[in-house]
Amino acid sequence: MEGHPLALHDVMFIPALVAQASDEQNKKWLRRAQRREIVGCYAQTELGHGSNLRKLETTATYDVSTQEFVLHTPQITSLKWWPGGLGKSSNYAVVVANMIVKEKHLGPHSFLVQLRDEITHQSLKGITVGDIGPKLSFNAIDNGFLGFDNYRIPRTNLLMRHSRVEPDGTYVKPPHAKINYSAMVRVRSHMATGQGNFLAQALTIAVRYSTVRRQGFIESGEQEVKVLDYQTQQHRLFPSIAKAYAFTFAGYETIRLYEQLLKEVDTGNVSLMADLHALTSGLKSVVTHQTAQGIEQARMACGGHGYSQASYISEIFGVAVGGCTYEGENMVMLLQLARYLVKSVEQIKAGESGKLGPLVAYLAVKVDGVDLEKGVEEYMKAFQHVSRLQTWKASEKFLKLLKSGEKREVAWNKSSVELTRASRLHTRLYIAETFKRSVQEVADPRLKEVLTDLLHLHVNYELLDMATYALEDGFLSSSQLDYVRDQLYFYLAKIRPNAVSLVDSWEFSDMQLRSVLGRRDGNVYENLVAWAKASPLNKTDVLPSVEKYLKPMMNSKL
Ligand SMILES: CCCCC/C=C/C(=O)SCCNC(=O)CCNC(=O)[C@H](O)C(C)(C)COP(=O)(O)OP(=O)(O)OC[C@H]1O[C@@H](n2cnc3c(N)ncnc32)[C@H](O)[C@@H]1OP(=O)(O)O
Ligand SMILES: Cc1cc2nc3c(=O)[nH]c(=O)nc-3n(C[C@H](O)[C@H](O)[C@H](O)COP(=O)(O)OP(=O)(O)OC[C@H]3O[C@@H](n4cnc5c(N)ncnc54)[C@H](O)[C@@H]3O)c2cc1C
Repeated sequence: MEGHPLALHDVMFIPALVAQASDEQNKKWLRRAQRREIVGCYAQTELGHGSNLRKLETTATYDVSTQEFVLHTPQITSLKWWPGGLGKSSNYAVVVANMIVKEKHLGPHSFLVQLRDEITHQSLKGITVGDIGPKLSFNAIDNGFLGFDNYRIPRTNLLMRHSRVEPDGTYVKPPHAKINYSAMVRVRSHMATGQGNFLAQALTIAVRYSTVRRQGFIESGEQEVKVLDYQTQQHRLFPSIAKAYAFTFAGYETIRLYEQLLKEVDTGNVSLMADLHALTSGLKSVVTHQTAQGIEQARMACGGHGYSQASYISEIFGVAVGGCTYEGENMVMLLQLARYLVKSVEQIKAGESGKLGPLVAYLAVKVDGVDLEKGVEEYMKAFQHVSRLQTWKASEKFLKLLKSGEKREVAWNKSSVELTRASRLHTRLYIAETFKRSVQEVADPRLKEVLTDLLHLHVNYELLDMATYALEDGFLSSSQLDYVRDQLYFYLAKIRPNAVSLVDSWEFSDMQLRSVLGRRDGNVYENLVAWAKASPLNKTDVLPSVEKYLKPMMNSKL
């Protein structure tokens, strides 16, 4: 769980080669990387810049006389900073640098760069590399720093699947300006399943423990209850179980779309890029945020023992919450989706609704009301309504500011909180819709029934959470919200008998969970005592600090 020093080799280095290196280049590099003869990472973020890639300071200047690129980090803020596996493990990196050819700045491009000797593993001349120090979590990964002092690499180390620099310095442009960002889009496409998995681990621990832990009474005179029988406990945990499933289903879809994108890009069709970028930007933001919230609730649901490292939930939290920052800080990514939403509104206003992609077509269709008692489809219409309402509101605010003479960037900044709200609602609609579609496709009737209960719980929980938007324009009445609340409580109780099976179905082994509270056999108390006894502080009865500090203090006559 603390991460693996070679994680980025598989998660970003190899995928960056697959997506961005030419077939010819990959004949040289890919097999070696796959066999782990060379170990790589993805070095993009710098000390001074991570979000704003256009301002990266590392330069790769083409020297036509030697047909080499000269990599250079001109000042302290240009040092690469954060890349996982860079500090100590990797001997190669895909380095993102601003490419300069014939004095023209051509923006961020990716280069394969050797950092360390393949035999001695010592860093090469012109390279400064090391580890950035302990972090909140992920401490088994050597996130690193990297500097270049006019370090030369061959021209052919520019990844040339989509753009090229010819020996004479002629630049051949890629078919899409942002195609070099594909390694990030890939990771974002995979994040919903990865985060769903973190959430699932925390919930497995909390739900299992909640059936072992007995405390207090629901009805007086009976045996103390399992804490999972409290409605508040169910409310804390079950909606997150639904989310863990929902994120996984949404993630399967984005992974499929990324694979499709890769194939299409190879045939020169880049039309899916904008859609997938917008979708994955929103999804990674919403999913990581809700996962962090869900894990923290799972920890609190374990009471005092949740705070002990024996629960292991704090470690899961530390790793998962990194996702709110890496692969694009969440606010920054929500604003990327917002650009797409605003453009869609502008298209509708220009009478071009027919050109809208399938995920935003609903923005053009007004619905007057819904009959929630008819089922999940009506909930979807309600989600569409709140997302449409907020998207239009935020867009109109931005467009009005523009019309009043504000500069585009200033108008954008002044509308940005509203815009991020629109992005979240749009993404939550997408998650609910993929959840619904995925459950509809389940063939086994018994499985389908349980998942349908989870889906109902999810849509009621989500709609209640968005209630202010729906009440704002009178789309939902307060009696409709009462219905939603009743449904929510009904499904909490209905799911209770299946709760343990729902988490057990993820099939995490005790070794994976590493949690005393979440043990499959439920022997929590004996093992908590054994775990505490194994604490380093208990190796001796009397600590050396007694002689050194406590006794002088206790014997002092002051
Ligand atoms: C096991 C643990 C693993 C952890 C691994 C972690 C790895 C990392 O963290 S790697 C580093 C990740 N870094 C980031 O994610 C940086 C975030 N920043 C960006 O991605 C970009 O800077 C940006 C997208 C926020 C902005 O890029 P910029 O070039 O400045 O583009 P504009 O804002 O001007 O937008 C222009 C235009 O391009 C569209 N666009 C941007 N990115 C993409 C893309 N990937 N695909 C398709 N289109 C893209 C953007 O939407 C704009 O479109 P229009 O609105 O139509 O103009
Ligand atoms: C665990 C971990 C692993 C990582 N692994 C890698 C890796 O392998 N390779 C790699 O290259 N990088 C890696 N990174 C770096 C990571 O991708 C960046 O930290 C991330 O993209 C955020 O960029 P930043 O640090 O510049 O944040 P900043 O942009 O400085 O964010 C600071 C604040 O400014 C706000 N902000 C910034 N720009 C805007 C804007 N335009 N509009 C509104 N608000 C804005 C943000 O929302 C945030 O609140 C990793 C980071 C972490 C934490």
